[in-house]
Parts: sequence; structure tokens; C-alpha cells
Amino acid sequence: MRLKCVDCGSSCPLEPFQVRCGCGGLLEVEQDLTLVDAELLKRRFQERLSERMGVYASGVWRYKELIFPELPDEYIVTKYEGNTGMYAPEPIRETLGIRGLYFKAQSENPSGSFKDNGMTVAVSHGRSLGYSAFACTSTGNTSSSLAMYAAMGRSRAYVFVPNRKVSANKVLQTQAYGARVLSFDGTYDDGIRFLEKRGEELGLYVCNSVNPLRIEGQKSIIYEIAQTLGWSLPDWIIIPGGALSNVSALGKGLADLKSLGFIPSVPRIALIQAEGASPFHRMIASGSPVLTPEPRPDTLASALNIGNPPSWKKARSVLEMSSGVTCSVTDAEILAAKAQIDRSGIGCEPASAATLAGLQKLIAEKTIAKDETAVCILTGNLLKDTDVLKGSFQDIPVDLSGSDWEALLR
Ligand SMILES: Cc1ncc(COP(=O)(O)O)c(C=O)c1O
Ligand SMILES: N[C@@H](CCOP(=O)(O)O)C(=O)O
Repeated sequence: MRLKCVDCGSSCPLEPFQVRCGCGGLLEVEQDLTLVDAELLKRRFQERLSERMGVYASGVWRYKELIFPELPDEYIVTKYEGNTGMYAPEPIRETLGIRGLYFKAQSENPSGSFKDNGMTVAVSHGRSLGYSAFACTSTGNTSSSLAMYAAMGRSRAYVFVPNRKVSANKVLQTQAYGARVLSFDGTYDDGIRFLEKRGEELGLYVCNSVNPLRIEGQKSIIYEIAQTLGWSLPDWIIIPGGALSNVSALGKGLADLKSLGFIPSVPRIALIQAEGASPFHRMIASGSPVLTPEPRPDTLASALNIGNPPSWKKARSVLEMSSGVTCSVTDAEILAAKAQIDRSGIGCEPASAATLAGLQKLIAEKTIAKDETAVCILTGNLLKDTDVLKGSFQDIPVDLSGSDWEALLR
């Protein structure tokens, strides 16, 4: 395994580890898949589905050969992440009128979001290098995931969290796992700038998605969807976009599956951003070759409140590779979609509901045809961000010794 710079194209070994290339570009892991026996691997992945304990019971490490083959198992910290549900929400599909619809509930991960797929790999890698202090900046999901794995690995976690527009539940979850929360005045974008500059000299292993090992772990989401569907995929993969790690990772996973011959062709990706934090969508829509950061990102989908997504170049390559599209949705559209997902019994946080809101829009404008199929990636759990629900519901006061039950239970 080697690392390749997405900017200057130079390649370097995994050790000594650096998050970015000397030229400042993002790095990505390069693996030689021509050495892999694809049919043998497929059988192995299938057999491992029955494992209940040990690293291969994880929905990420099940695919270790495609993710981090060189890492000795003794360093792996796992909570059996991945292994999340795929649902076919029939009433929502009927309303949309498309041929097939799935929700991939990454919200069912152990810390409640898709971050766990990548974090198990980053923390395990950091441990293998001898780190005992891990760090990230976060709107709350990355931090709770890091805090959980650091605690499992008996390591320290330091997380830099913006002092506004983050969900209280996520910060409490992070603190409950024992991480030290350092609150700062600014946004995710300021936090990542700080860690990229100072993280290494402070002796911290940086676990944000600029770390290429995070992306390797998150690739497993697409492997798992494909395996669940018998190594086939829907026509469209719908992904919410903030820092753009997930679209980069899922795209890389798709390219792997195609080059291994596991899937005949790559599905199309639709990347959905919240209107108040949509610099990538604006770049694509305007045909601009470079991203203009949004200095004051503003959306109630707190996990998407990112104005300068570090992975935009990786995301752009993925869109090109998959003939992908982007769109943006308003906060009101996100909340309406979230209500549908919640009432289906699956539930999600606002950022995830951007997928359904985007799908509705893309069907309405006929970018997605009614005879096509789609999977929406539900990235975070309903309980992660309940601030947006406050004031939405009313308790019904009853008198246990004498209410009109027939009326109440109608
Ligand atoms: C729940 C949730 N959904 C979506 C996103 C956006 O994903 P990405 O930053 O990889 O684009 C995030 C955070 O990044 C998130 O926490
Ligand atoms: N929503 C994210 C922000 C992006 O973080 P990263 O892990 O991609 O760097 C969060 O939960 O913090």
C-alpha cells in the first residue's frame, strides 16, 4: 500500500505517516488490486458474514484485504461497526413513484453515524504507529466516533468543537466517552485549519477525513450495500455532502468493485448539499474549475455546516467517474423529508434527510427516471440531533383515574 497525492501525483510510502503531501495536497491510498484473487475474496466475504466475534465480524474488517491488508490484527479496535440495516421503505417509494428505493441505515453504527466505518481504521492505524493521543475537529459525529474508539483502545481523545450550531447531544456523547472537548469560536473549517497546522507538532494523530485511512474504512459502506444486494447495485447512490469524505470514499469503493469485476458498471452518484452550505454544488452548477469556500455556512442540518470541504477534489473526480450530479435542498425540504423518514420507523438526523429531499427534487426535474432505483445513505441517528425536533410535538395530558379513553385512543 502506498499514498498518492491527488494534486501533484507524487507517491510515498505509508510510513513515516503524514496526513497531507509536502505540496499541501490530499493523499489517497493506492492498492494494487491486480494481485487480488477476486473470486476467493468474494467467498471469504460471504463466509465471514456468519462470524459473531473477532475482527472479521466487523462490517468494515470483513473486507480487510481491500481496506488495510498489511495492518496486524492486534492493533485493530473494533465495535463490529458496519453490519447496518438496508431497508425498502415501501410507502415512501410509492409516493416517489420510482421502481426501487433502499435506505442504508449507517445511523445504526455503534456511535450512531457512518463515521465509525472510517474511524475504526484511522484509530487502529494510529495505534499501530504507537500513538496514544488522537484528535479531530468536529460538528459532533466525528468526535463521538473518535471518543468511542479511543476509549475502547484506552487512548486519549482531544476534540475541537465549534461553540455554536452543533448538536448538544453529540457533544455530550463525546464527553461521556471520556474525550476532552475543546470548544472554540469558529466553524469546522477553522478547526481543521488549526489541526492540519499544529496537530503533528502537538503529537496528535489527526482523525478527520483528510486522513486517507478514514476514507479506506468508509469505502466498506458501498461494499456492504453491494454484498447485501448479491453484488449488484441500484442505478443511483444518494449521498449527503459536507466535508465530502463520504462521496469520496463511496466513489473509491465503487471503483474498486468495478476493477475487481464484482459489479459490471458503476452506478451514478447524486451528492446533495444543504443550500446554506453548498459550495461544491455551486462549483459544479456554475462549471467553475475551483471551489469558492462559503465563509458563513448556515444550515440547521448541523453536520453539513461546512463551508470549505477539504475533499472537494476527490469528490469532483468521483462525480466524473460516476457521471454524477449534485443538487442543493433547503432546510425546510430537509425537515419535511426527515419527518417522512422518522415516521417510517427508520429515523435519521437532519443531514441524512437531505438525501430524500434531494431524491424528490431530482425525480421532479427528471434527472432520475421513475423506472430507476436508488439507495439513500442515512448517515446519522435520529437521537443525534434532537434540537430541531424541540417544539414539534405535544404531550397529551391524561387523568389515569378517569379520562375519555375511547376518544383518546381513536
Ligand atoms: C450525519 C452526517 N451526515 C453527513 C455528513 C456529511 O458527510 P461528509 O462530510 O463526508 O460529506 C456528516 C459529516 O460530515 C454527518 O455527520
Ligand atoms: N459532520 C462532520 C464534519 C466532517 O468531519 P470529517 O470527519 O469529515 O473531517 C462531523 O461529524 O464532525
